[in-house]
Amino acid sequence: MGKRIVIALGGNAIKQPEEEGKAEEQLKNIQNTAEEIKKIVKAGHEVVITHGNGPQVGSLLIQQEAAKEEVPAMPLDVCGSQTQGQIGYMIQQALREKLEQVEIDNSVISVITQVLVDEDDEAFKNPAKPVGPFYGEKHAKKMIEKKDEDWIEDAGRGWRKVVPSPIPKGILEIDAIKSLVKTGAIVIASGGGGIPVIKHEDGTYQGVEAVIDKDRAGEQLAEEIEADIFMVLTEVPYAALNFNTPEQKNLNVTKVSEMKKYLQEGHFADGSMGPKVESALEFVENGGQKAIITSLDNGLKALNKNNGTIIIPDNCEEFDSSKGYEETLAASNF
Ligand SMILES: Nc1ncnc2c1ncn2[C@@H]1O[C@H](COP(=O)(O)OP(=O)(O)O)[C@@H](O)[C@H]1O
Ligand SMILES: NC(=O)OP(=O)(O)O
Repeated sequence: MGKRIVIALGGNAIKQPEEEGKAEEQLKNIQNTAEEIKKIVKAGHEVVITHGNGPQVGSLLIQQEAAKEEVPAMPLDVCGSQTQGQIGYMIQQALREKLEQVEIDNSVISVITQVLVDEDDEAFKNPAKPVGPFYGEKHAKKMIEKKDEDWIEDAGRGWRKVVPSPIPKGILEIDAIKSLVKTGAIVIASGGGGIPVIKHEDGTYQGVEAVIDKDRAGEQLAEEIEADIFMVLTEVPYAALNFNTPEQKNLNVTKVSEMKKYLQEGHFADGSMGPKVESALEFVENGGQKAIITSLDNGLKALNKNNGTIIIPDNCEEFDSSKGYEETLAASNF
């Protein structure tokens, strides 16, 4: 039976780390991504898509800075909205093309999405969300000293500028998104975690300089539209224990309490796998059937039970640990 699935697309579904990020490169990656999403739609599932924007929004900031003497620089919230448009456009075009090839005629539509955040969120004092390209330490130190920017070393991959990343509190366009989903449309929403806005006491809204984590916003979206499954597609096929060490152990089907223990033990890095695992746990704890963390090419296999990290509720009746994962999964209706 088809499930309602929120798919959160990671950075490399759109831009590979070694690429410059030219429009044609990003479109090619999105076409490959659309091919995988097509398989999931063709299998009978109802799909809602969200996506990251870290590389794109960081590049836009660099363009604002470089051209500010000639045309006004746009603030980060406006840049966020631009990335929803550019990535949404590419997904719409690529997915429509792929679906037409197999005679599926669902509409594919992006919703410019604003997400409420708390003005007093501590994240505004501690910028932690990496955006834009990776640089060497020398460049990073120069930007810290000369421009008073915040930079960090990002998980052994190089240095990146960081911006505040407050917790999402609510999706302003949720009613429109729900209505579109009901029509059978494949909706792209909360792109880049949504455009962060605050609401003043007088009822006015204001965009703020931040980038929301798309896995956290995607989890909220999944809860709000009552998705069965929250699926995070990233670079790696599994969340792992002792990641990148000789003792690495990939996690397959894992109960919430087990995963929480691993999280507390510090197996999932802040700013990368950490928010994915936290969001996945939140989804399942708040009533979702299961959350999946895997790589793009494993999406359908993970739905068919034999791949990826699959987080299930503790009280999952279909799970019998005495039988082991493979046998339990083969016997279950998950
Ligand atoms: N325990 C872990 N298991 C698997 N990957 C991990 C783990 N801890 C950190 N990572 C890193 O997290 C990365 C995914 O996070 P990130 O690059 O932020 O994803 P995305 O851009 O796809 O949203 C993986 O490519 C991997 O390098
Ligand atoms: N907004 C966001 O989380 O983007 P990335 O996934 O590209 O970092």
